[in-house]
Amino acid sequence: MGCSGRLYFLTLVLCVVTELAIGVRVVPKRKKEAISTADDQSTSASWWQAGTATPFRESSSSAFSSTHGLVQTHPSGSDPFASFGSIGSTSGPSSNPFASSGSGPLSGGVRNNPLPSLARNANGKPSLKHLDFTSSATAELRRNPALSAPDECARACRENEPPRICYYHFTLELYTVLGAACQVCTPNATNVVWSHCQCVLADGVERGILTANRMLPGPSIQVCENDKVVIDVENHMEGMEVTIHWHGIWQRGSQYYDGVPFVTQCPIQQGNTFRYQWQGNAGTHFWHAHTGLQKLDGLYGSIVVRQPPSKDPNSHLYDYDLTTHVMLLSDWLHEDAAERYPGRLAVNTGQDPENVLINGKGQFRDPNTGFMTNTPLEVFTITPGRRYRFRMINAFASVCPAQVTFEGHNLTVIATDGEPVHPVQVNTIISFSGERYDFVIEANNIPGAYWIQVRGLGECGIKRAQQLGILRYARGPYQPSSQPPTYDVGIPQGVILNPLDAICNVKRNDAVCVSNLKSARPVDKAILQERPDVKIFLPFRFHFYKPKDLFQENTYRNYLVAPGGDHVLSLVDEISYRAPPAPPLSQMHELSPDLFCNGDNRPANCAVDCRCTHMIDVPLNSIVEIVLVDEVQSPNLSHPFHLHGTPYNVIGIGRSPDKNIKKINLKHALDLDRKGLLHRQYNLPPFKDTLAVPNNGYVVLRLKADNPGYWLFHCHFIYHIVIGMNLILHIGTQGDLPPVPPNFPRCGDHLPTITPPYFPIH
Ligand SMILES: NCCC(=O)NCCc1ccc(O)c(O)c1
Repeated sequence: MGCSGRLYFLTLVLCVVTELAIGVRVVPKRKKEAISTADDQSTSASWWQAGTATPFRESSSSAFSSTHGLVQTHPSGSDPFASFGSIGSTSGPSSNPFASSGSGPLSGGVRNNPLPSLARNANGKPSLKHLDFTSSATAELRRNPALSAPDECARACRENEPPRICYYHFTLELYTVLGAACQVCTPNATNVVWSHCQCVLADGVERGILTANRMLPGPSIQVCENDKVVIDVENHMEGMEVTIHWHGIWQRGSQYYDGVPFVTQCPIQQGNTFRYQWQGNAGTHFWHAHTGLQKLDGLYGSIVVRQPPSKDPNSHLYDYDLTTHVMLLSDWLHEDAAERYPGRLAVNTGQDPENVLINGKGQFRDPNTGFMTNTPLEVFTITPGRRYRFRMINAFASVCPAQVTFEGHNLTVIATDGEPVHPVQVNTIISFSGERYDFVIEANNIPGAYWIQVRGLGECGIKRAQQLGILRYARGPYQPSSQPPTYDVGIPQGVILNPLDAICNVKRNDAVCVSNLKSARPVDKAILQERPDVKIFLPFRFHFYKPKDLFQENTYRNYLVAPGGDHVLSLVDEISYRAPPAPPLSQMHELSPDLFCNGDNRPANCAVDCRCTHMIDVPLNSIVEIVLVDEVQSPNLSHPFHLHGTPYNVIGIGRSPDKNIKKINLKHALDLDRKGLLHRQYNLPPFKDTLAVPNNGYVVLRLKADNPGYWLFHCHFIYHIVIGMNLILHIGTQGDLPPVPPNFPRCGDHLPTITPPYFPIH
């Protein structure tokens, strides 16, 4: 008897028994008790709002077992540890102490949010009595018995199990934090792949947002390696087009589903549904809108592609890899991201976020009143003695690095950007937009509750943006006994991964750089040879406009008003990327070659603010070295560069060894390279797909160009993308690419010949 879950009410008990017998722990979720009624909630609908909220000390003690009569997220006696998809590895104790907690909880289901649409009769045909659906979100699942639902795919992965086809339907909408849905229900903290509650709390401050399936973060995609992932993206955002990028997914063979507007596809029009299909490479990844600024307004979610433990070189280091122990960090504004673009001069200047969220949750302290909202914080529950894999995703969109620290617990880093590394123990992790870090936490402290602190660094230091979460031992107290850490007095740092001031080619006992990590999977020998086939130096900087040059009659140049009021344009190798009117991947033959440019091929009329479609061609299977050189030289900014389509190896990260050089530039980096002074190390350089270039420094990256395609390579800061800090790395030729699927949507300019008027008109 398998655990397909098609007839889950019948097979549920058998599934649990089967899974326990093979040593995979499944933790039944207890039935929720004491959920308050809609009436209770409507009377206190504003309890979490700033202004009416209680100050921090009170609110922090009431965040989980509300004193406001609203909701007891974890009512006493029930087990909040319960998660619907507990995924174990081979090692460690053979059964979870909570897995055998009586028969009562099973009535709630191992899958605590069963999709009603999945009910089928014994022939596998949809059962008629459930055919009264109205939701297109589940129609496909009913129609096609080959598809698995999100909660069926979020499972422990086994070597001999056949792959599934995992189906997701994202409905994208304009939506609201603290809308009337919050009078109906409170979001379920334990199910990350599907929510039956449409209330979005965020940090308790009302605003308009964009959502997928009225969730923040959007639905989590959790599958096993070799599964096929199908996502129907239904765009109902009025007046908006969209694409979704699957950050970290290589898209080998599905290049046209990478989700980059006007590179790999035409954006999805309002009212249209676009079906993405890909097979995921293992690791912690995420999805996000790649159009405009939509990501910052809420369009993101996690992707976890798991492997059988035998395939993960670090699986012996953890007992659990839970669906709930994904930790997605995001920055949060209290207004639309577009309010900050191109940017203002007097009120709400710059692009810095008001707040930070952990899995879409958090509280906000109003800087004017000192009052704090009272929304729930994220809680990760662990059992004494066990070791847990956490999967952290930095989904920030702004320029702020994020620093994560767990009170009383070390972090053993085992993977970054989905790729395993030799384990390294640290106390705090600094990460940049687009990066992922997986680490193991051992529940080896006194059972209790401990603070998790996520601080926004860099520009976020001005507003002191931070968020708290809680690491809680099962059956222990809900509240930490210590004072909540503040921005200025945080949890002690100890050993730091990625300190902002590191000189990574100089060893330090209290710091680890990404370039010090060692890949736990083999690196192609060709990557490690002295001379790559192609070597590309890419300096990047801002062009600063004088208003009189920018605002000339009949010109409409794009720009960003940076904090401080400078009007800037991004340049990579002296070019600002502008998207073509149609994607080269599917419509190259219709695009004028004049649109494209690169450092060796600048348009004749190009000025200091040159705009064109920056594209660099490299031969298929060549070994490519890229040296990024920070010519921005703003002490607060380190730009994280993300490459689509393929990971690169981090060969070196450094700053100039020449003390007389105050500011690095292309010329100096070339000079260092000629003298053999660019830092390069060839001992198992780690794989990454997103890496920050230290300010006033450089990075040396290498990749084997074996995935043909048009791959965007760009700074991951959202406001820098829209002012051109991008280019296309074009690998191979059109003939190397798989054919585009039939009826692939098309786009482009419509410029027919102008016809003379008819006269007379009738
Ligand atoms: N002498 C260098 C001063 C400088 O580089 N100023 C730009 C700062 C900046 C630009 C864009 C941003 O998005 C941002 O946050 C900050």
